[in-house]
Amino acid sequence: MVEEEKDGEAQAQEETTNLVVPWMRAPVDVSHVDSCSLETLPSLHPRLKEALEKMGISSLFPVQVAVWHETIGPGGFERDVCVNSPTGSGKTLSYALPIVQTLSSRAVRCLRALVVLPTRDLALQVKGVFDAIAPSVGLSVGSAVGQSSIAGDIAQLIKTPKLDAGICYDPEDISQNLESSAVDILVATPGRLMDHINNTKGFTLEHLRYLVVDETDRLLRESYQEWLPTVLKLTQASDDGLFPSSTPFVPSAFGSLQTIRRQSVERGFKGKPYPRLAKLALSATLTQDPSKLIQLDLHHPLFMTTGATRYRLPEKLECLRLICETGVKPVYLVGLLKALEGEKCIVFTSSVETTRRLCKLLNFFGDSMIKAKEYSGGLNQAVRSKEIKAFRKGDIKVLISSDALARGMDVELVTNVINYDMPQYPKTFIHRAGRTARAGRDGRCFTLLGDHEVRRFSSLLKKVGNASCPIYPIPPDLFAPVRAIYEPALAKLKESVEPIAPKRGRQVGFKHNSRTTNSQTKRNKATSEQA
Ligand SMILES: Nc1ncnc2c1ncn2[C@@H]1O[C@H](COP(=O)(O)OP(=O)(O)OP(=O)(O)O)[C@@H](O)[C@H]1O
Repeated sequence: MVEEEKDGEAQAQEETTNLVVPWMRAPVDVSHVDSCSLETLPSLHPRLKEALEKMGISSLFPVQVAVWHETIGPGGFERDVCVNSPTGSGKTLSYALPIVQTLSSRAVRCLRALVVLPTRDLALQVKGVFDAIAPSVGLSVGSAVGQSSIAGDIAQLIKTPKLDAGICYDPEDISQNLESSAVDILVATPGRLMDHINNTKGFTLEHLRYLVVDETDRLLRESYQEWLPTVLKLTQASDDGLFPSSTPFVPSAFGSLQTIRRQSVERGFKGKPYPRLAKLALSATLTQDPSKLIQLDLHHPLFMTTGATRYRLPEKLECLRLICETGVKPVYLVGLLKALEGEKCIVFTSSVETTRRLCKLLNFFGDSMIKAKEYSGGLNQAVRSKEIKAFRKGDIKVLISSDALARGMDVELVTNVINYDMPQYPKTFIHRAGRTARAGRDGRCFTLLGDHEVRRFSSLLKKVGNASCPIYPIPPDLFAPVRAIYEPALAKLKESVEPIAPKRGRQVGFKHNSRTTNSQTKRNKATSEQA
C-alpha cells in the first residue's frame, strides 16, 4: 500500500536518525498500571457505571485506568495525552469514558467533542461505543462519514427550532438560540468533516473542548484537505476573548455561546485562565516523528506507552509461519483454512487485486472446501458493510481482505489472522495481527512465506518485539485433496479474470504479486486503505 510504504520510509528514517521528542523520553508505562474494577474507579458517574455493566464491562483495562487518572483524576485534562498501546487494549473506551463523564455535567447542548478517524467503518464502530454510554447521561452522539447522505447528516447534527402549535420561533430569543447543535459529540472522517465545515450552515466548532485523533499516525500521514490545521484554527478563533473562569458559557450579542475550554492557569500567563482545546492522540503504532507530531500543536503532552519496546503485540497472540513451495501458495492457504475450519479467519493480501483474485480462486475450489468473501477498498461501501456485518454475525467465516481492514476494526471472536502476503512493514504486521487476540483473548497470526522471504520476515519480527514464530505443521492428509483440485480451480480463475491477452510466461496466480504492472499495483495500493 502506498500508505504503508510511506510509513515504512518514515519508520526507517526515525530508526536511523533516532529523533525522539523530549516529552516522549519519559513516558508513563501503562504495563505497570493495574486494571481497576468499576466499583473502585474514583468519581465514575453511577449512570455510566450502569451503562458499562450493560456492555458486559466490570473493570477498566490498564490503559483506560491510566487515561482516566490523567483526565478525570488528579490530571484533570491539564495536559494533552498521547497513547501508544497495543491493538485490542481498549483505547476507544480510554478516551470515550472520560469525555462522556466530563460532558455529563454540561448545561447546554453544543458540539463539545470531536473524534476523528481515518475510515468510515472505523468511525461508525467508535460511534457505537459512544452510543452505548453517552445517552445514559443525556448526551447525544452524531456521525459525519463519507458515502452517507449529507442531508441526513445535517438533520442529525444541526438543531432546527421546533415550531409547536401556538409557539413562534424567535431568532432574537437567546434562550431558543442557545442550542445550535443537536449533538454533544461528533465522530467523523476528515473528508466529511471538511464538507460540513465549509458548507453546512450552523455547523460550528466554536464550543469544542475535546479533540481526539484516533489512529493518529494514519491521520497525520495525509493532509485530507488540511482538516487538522482547519480544526485547530477554528477552535483558536474563539480563544481571543477570555471570560471569567467561573462562567462556563456566556450568551454573546448574537445569541450564541462562548466557551472557556480549559480553566486552568497556564505557565507564562500570569494567573489568567488560558482557554485551550484538550487533545488526545492514540494508536498502536504512534508516530515518534517530530515533524508529524508538531501538527497536533500539543500542550505539555503526556506520553503513555506499554513496555520498553516501540511496538508491542497483544500478550496472548501466538505467531506461526508456514514455508510454502513455490507456485502453490493457495494450496497451503486452503490446507490451513481446512485445519482451522469453523473458526473466524481474516486472510490479508497485499492489494485489492490479489484480494479479488484470491477470493474467486478459493470459491472455485468448491463449497465443500472453503466459502470466502472479500473486503477491500475496491468494493463499494454498501457491499463492504454487508460483508462485514455477515462476518460479525458469523455467517461468513473466512474474509479475504486488503489492508482496508487492518487498522482498528474490532470483530468479535476472530481467532485467526493469516498473512497470505507477508506484510512489508512492522506497522502493517502489528495492525493486521491485532485483529485477533483482542481484549486479553487468545489468537493466532499465521504468515505464509516463500523461501526467499524467510530472512526478511525474521528481521520484521524482531522489530515488532517477537522472536519466536515457529513453523505450523499442516496435517498432511489435508493437503492431498486440495492439491488435486488446485489446477482445475486455477483454470477456472484464468477464464474468469483474464480478459487481457496473457504476456509471455505470465500465469494467473499468486506466486509473485510483482507480476501486476506498476500502474496497476499503484492503483490497487492506493485504494486498499481507502474509506
Ligand atoms: N474494560 C473492558 N472490559 C472488557 N472488554 C473491553 C474493555 N474495554 C474494551 N473492551 C473490548 O476490547 C475490544 C478492543 O477494544 P478497542 O477496539 O477499543 O481496542 P483498541 O486498543 O482501540 O484496538 P486497535 O488498536 O486495534 O484499534 C473491544 O471489543 C471492546 O469492546
